[in-house]
Amino acid sequence: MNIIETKNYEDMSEAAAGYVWLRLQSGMRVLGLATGGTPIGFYERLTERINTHSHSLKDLTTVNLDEYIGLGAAHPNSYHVYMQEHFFKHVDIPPQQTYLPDGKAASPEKEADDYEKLVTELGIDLQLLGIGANGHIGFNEPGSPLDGRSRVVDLTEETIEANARFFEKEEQVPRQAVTMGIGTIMEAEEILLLASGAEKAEAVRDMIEGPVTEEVPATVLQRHPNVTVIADRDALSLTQASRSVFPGK
Ligand SMILES: O=P(O)(O)OC[C@H]1O[C@](O)(CO)[C@@H](O)[C@@H]1O
Repeated sequence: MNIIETKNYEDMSEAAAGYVWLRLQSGMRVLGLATGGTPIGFYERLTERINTHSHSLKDLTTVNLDEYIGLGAAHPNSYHVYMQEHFFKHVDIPPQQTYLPDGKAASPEKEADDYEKLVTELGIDLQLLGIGANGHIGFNEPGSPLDGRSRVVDLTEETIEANARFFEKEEQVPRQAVTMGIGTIMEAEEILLLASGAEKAEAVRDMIEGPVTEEVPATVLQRHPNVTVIADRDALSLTQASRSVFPGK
């Protein structure tokens, strides 16, 4: 694993934007995207670069990791709306080339199977990931099969509580999601994982240095040949492994 430490969240966002910007300039075809609090600064910085350079993304295809079951594409807490607000509305990717699972599909199981086929057919060049405090990636909670495919999953209480900050009330947080599986994620050519804050320090340490186990899904990334972790000092505070340091501003 290639580990890059940054001073803080702002530098993490800047370093990650620079990283993806290089890939976009060299004509990356399929970009896998993530949601959550962590990548918001990254999307902002990346958008700035794209627009400063008037760089067209009309040939780019994006696939998101997951979507809540029960939230339609127009629901303010859906990942569809998150992606519109933080990225898609600021760039020129044709909407028909931006994919997320449909949280309102009549059969979520069929939706997950169809999404799996889509992702496998497209093939992801670079997959962006965040990490849950319990080590989840996408919505693959502890106990998820390390070779699992896209499917319907139940969220843990911990994740429901963590994501309640985006909703008015915790009861409004959906209890299920469609997520790419860990096996699906592992087929991406390259993975870029972002982490910020002391609450992620144990998960980040386990991901980098712990034994590979379903109990901490992100540990499977040790088996991927091309993973870069960009994390701030707080998130790396319990990790011993050598890393390079992002100079920042
Ligand atoms: O970036 P956050 O908000 O801490 O979330 C971490 C992870 O949890 C999720 O939001 C799912 O709960 C992922 O999408 C994200 O990568």
